[in-house]
Amino acid sequence: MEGEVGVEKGSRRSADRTDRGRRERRGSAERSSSRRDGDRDRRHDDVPSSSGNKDRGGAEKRRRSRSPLERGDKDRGGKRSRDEGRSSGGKDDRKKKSDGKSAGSSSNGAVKPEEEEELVGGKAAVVAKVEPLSLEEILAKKKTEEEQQAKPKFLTKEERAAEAIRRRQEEVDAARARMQEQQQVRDKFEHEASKSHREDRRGRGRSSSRDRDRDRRERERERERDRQRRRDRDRDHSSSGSEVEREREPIRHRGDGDVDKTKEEQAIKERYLGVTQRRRRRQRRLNERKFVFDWDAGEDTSVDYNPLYKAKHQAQMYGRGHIGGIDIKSQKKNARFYTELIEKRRNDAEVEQEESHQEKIRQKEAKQRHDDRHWSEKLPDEMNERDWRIFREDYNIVIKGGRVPNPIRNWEEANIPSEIMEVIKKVGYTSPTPIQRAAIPIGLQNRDIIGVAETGSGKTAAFLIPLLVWITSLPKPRPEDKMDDDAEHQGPYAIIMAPTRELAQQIEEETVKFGAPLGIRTVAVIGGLSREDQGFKLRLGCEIVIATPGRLLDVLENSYLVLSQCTYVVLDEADRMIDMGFEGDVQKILEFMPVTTSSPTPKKPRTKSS
Ligand SMILES: Nc1ncnc2c1ncn2[C@@H]1O[C@H](COP(=O)(O)OP(=O)(O)OP(=O)(O)O)[C@@H](O)[C@H]1O
Repeated sequence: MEGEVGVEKGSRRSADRTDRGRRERRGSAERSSSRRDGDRDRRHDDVPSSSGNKDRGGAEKRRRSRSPLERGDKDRGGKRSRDEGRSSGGKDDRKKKSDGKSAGSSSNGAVKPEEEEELVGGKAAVVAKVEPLSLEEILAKKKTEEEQQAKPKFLTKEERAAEAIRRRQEEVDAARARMQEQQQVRDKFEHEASKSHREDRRGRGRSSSRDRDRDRRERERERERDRQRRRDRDRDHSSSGSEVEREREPIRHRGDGDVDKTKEEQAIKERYLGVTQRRRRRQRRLNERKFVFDWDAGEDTSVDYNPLYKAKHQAQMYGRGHIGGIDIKSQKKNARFYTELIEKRRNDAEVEQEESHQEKIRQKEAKQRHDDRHWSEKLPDEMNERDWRIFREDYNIVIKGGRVPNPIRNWEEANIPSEIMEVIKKVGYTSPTPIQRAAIPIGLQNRDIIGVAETGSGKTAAFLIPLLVWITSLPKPRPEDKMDDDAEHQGPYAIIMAPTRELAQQIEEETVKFGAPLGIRTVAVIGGLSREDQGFKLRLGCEIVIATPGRLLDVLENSYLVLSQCTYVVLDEADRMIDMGFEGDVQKILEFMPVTTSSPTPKKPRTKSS
């Protein structure tokens, strides 16, 4: 402005030319500035521009109020300036920039600096005026600003993301700074604490090796704490500080990239392909939580090293008192004091009574021991029901029936006549078989019996020995009776029937073995042999007939044999005999037996089956 004023004082003509050129340039700059501001206003519609609306509003009014000459000059100058601006390019741009700055500053200020040129009476005068904004304008401007601030600001997605990242980064930085600050405080505190601790320890004097060890351990612990802190710090740093970066960072750049990648692939498969990996069941290890009850004596830490506690004091209880929870017998053993006191106070009568009581107890125990002997050590009279039960169980003997005599434990207990016993020993039967033990006593009582035992168990001797005992017990025929044909031909005392010829011959051998030494005659009546020969033998006389049912019936029906004195019948393998269809023959044979013979003597038919 001062320059321009100085020019006015010098040469007015040249100043006019110069001012016109300046005005033109300035006018074009103002117009271009107003165009720029107008464009900005149209874009944002927020900031009122001094060269925009104002130019169109108040400034336009002022311009209209000026002289037509001035307006024509300005318009012409403006046009020229626009044309020049288009042609000169960069130069005008710089000008526009400077003008734009002034326009911008004026738009923001409360007072608008404005330059106006006035031509008064052909003389050019440049007057710089600063016009303050009117009150309406200020209020309008303020209202516009408030409205603009009240309007919501819409941000694009990128802007929002950038804002979020910026906020997150700020949070992370703040947290990191906070942590570092805390860590520094903690380090400082621990350092001071350890330092003071060391100084204290040094002051107290660490002469002993124990203190040195403790210091060493303390230092190690401190080092370990430092390491742990460092690790925690690194972990926190990696977890919180790089969280934002990690979100953008691919997973493969991480430290444990392979593991994470595998997990990621697995998660993708499960999510999109429906592949579910079968989780390995955690097998619980055996004895994992099993408490081991075994212990070694060396593990016992309850040993009292103090001699005072080693010899524990025995509590002396008055009367018969005992300590609860401890075995009474062991307490009595240890309670010497009470025992000795009782011993002292007893008189002779009490001692004698005690002795007799002890004697009774001893006798009772001896009797118990005697009764508890094995059945083989006992006499027959000493055997009780329990012993007989054990005996039967030992030989697997099962007896059913009423008032069944006890089995024999040996041949001597059977009360067998001596001549028969001699034969038994001569044959070589040292001890009876189970079926013989059970059946012989019953047979000796002339009772009916059904014996069931396996093949080769000695069933033949079981029914033969009682039969021999019975026959030998019969009165022997007198010589005059022998001369009597009737007595000789009254038939055998017993018949033994077997289903097959072979079995009958086997029984005959066994019967002859026992009967021959006793003078008892045996005749076999079996099929396949001559009926006449058999009839001849029967006519000579016999005590025992061994026969198969068919041939025996035949012999009886043809009167080769009579059963006038036969009261003893043995059916060997009776079940097999019935299976073979001999039941009818057996019934008919039994009809040949006399009925009356059963009454004088208690002899009944005996049966045997296997
Ligand atoms: N007490 C005994 N001591 C030793 N040997 C015996 C005794 N009793 C029988 N025997 C022998 O056992 C063998 C079989 O006996 P036995 O023929 O009587 O059996 P079993 O049961 O009648 O047979 P099966 O069912 O074939 O008639 C015979 O050789 C016999 O001499």
